[in-house]
Amino acid sequence: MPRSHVKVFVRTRPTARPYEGFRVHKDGETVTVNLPKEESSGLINNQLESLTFKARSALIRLTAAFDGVLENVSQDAVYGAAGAAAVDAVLSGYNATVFCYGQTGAGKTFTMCGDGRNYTHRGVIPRALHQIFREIDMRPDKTYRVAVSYLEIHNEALYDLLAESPGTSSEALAIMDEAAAGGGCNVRGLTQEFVASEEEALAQFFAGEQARSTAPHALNALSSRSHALFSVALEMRTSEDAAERAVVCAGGVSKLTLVDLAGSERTKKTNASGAAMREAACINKSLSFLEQVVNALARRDAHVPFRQTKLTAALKDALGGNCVTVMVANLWPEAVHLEECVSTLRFASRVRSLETDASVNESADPALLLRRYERQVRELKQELAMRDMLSGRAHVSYDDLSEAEQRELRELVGRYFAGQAGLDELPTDSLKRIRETYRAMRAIATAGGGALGASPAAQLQQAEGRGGPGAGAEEAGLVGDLDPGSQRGFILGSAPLGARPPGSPAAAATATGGGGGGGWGTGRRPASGRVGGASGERPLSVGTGAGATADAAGGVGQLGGTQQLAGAVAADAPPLRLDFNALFLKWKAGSGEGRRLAAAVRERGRALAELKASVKDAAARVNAAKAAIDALVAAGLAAPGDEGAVEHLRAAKASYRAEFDRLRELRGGLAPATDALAAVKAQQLEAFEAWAAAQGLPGGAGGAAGRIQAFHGAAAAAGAGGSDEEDFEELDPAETFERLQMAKLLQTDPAGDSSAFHAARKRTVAGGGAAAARGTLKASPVPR
Ligand SMILES: Nc1ncnc2c1ncn2[C@@H]1O[C@H](COP(=O)(O)OP(=O)(O)OP(=O)(O)O)[C@@H](O)[C@H]1O
Repeated sequence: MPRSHVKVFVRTRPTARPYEGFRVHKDGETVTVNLPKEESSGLINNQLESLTFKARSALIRLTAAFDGVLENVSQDAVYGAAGAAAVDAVLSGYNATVFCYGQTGAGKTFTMCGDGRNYTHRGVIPRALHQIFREIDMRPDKTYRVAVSYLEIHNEALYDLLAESPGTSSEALAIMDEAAAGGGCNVRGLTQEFVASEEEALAQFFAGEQARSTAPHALNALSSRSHALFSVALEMRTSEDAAERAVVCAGGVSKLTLVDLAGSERTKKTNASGAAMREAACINKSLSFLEQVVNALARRDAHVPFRQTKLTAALKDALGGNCVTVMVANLWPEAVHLEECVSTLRFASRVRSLETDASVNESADPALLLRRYERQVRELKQELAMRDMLSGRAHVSYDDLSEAEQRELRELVGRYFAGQAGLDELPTDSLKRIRETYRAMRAIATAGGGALGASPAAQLQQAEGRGGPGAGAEEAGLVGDLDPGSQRGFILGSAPLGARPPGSPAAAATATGGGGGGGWGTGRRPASGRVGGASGERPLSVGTGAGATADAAGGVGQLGGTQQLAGAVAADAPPLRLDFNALFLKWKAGSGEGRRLAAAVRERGRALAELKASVKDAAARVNAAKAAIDALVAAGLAAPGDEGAVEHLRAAKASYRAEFDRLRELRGGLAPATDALAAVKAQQLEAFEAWAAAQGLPGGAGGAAGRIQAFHGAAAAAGAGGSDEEDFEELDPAETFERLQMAKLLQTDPAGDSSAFHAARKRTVAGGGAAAARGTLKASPVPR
């Protein structure tokens, strides 16, 4: 997600005495407040670009635009405008924060938490939990872990609302800014409850609500005396590569933070005194620090005082960090609250000018990264093997050399130095083997010739028997000696001063006239000719063409030769191509392992196809049950008071739930069935490769080439050979349809949606008295 403006919505509390000077424009995004001139004194802030004030005769007109003005709208509509997109962002791996701001009694808690006793009036938090778990259910191809936490900031102290004793401020709680480590703001020591369902998550939320600090005052019978931050941490992995990819950030996971701020209050209006007065002072102070932070951010100040108060430290990401942020400005549009309305609108305008920088949280887990890199290495090796096969090169292994292969290579180099093996016998087909050759040469050269009974120089001279013009240097700096300067390797010789890059006339002249070609130049800066075919400052390349022998121009060690390693193919070697598709089909149709594995693939494919068909049927039955409920509801409305109809409706709802549970259960089996099929397919490929290698086919079935050709080829050639895959691959559109159906159904489900809400309420409030979210009684709200 690109750098984005923070979205701001204004929500007005319904009132019997609306202020007549408050008007929402037709665009649904702009508000105008007309203020009597005398009342507006001190309100005008000329620095505020997004609020325009126009003086009329007796009025000041104030206009401001937002992302939406929600006047007289349902909780559902508020969530649709201000909550759903933030939750979507979190499900896609971003952090998001939704916070409510406004004066006391303006409806912040109603917006964020809702009325716990009334399902229709549930707020953003329960709706977000519903959306999260509904989406999780809809994405069987992904694995999720969800954890919730609930932090309260009361009188500048931190409280863990999900702790066993939530009324006790814990010294262990601390807001940590982990931005430097790639994370965000986290609260160390805060309880994180892992939840597996909407009901469990809601039970935690209700339990935390019970522990929140509230008190009555003149403007609100249930006024929140604290700021409350409910967080949902979400870790997502995709099943197809669940082992190696997780969308998580260094601090944990992508996070949704839902904030119900305490309201600013004029104590003369709330009649606060004693503890309530102190609370009000604390609340107002922290809100004024919040305003300072927002102002500093809006001005792009170098220093932003986030650490002045716990609230701003906790909201740092939401205000300017890695976060998708939504603010709901709650207004109480009555004449008596005009001043508060204007100051809320002013603050909201400032917030709207802020920018955050949201980016997907990806894993920084070293183990996961390692698996990803291993996969990339595997794929690159397959890519190389594919190129080799397509260019007709013989099979090249890009794996590390085994001990036996290293030993064999050392012996070969020894024989080469002893003059018993030619240069063309030294390997030139892969960098790994070339490097290993160098290493073996260095080992011999630095071993003092013990093995061969001669000094390194003598061995080298012997090896260079055919000697180039640079041969015979007795000075320091022989080829094969450790370079005393760099310690990085042995000396290959230096290019003559007049050397030119290949292609230049001088280089061509040198190349043809240098004599000797091939073999290792051993001297340093010979008077004339070239050293090992040196031709300027080009990097080392290796001659690998057919017939590239020690005697041919451009032998091993040639500097600046024209042949490139990757494309080193003899010009006259015909490209070797095998029809792996045909081979694969033949192998599957034959006897033995090929046949057995093909049958296994077919069987698991069929099982998956059957499962998908069952899911489709189950979805159809759920839809039918839903249609039956709709019909009964419509009939009930037409004939109210019909006891028989009520009974039918109850039965229809029960059947709907049963069908729905069955559908959910079936869908749960899809991921394992898909994995099982993928596993047997992988096994089949490995076996095919091994078989092809055993047949001595060039390229051992071509590594990736074999895989890719065989797999895609088999599907393409299905008409002839019978594909194992076509039966179930074709079901994808049906699956898509079924998913859409389920999404639609879950959105409109009248019977199922509220069950988690009511069950969680029962568990915590009705059933547990002071909340029993985890099966243990939590402490009652503690007066503070
Ligand atoms: N949109 C609304 N529709 C119906 N009732 C509302 C609405 N907004 C607020 N209320 C009611 O107004 C009262 C005060 O609301 P609420 O407690 O949410 O205010 P608040 O801003 O959170 O106040 P405080 O800062 O004191 O906690 C509650 O009884 C609430 O039910």
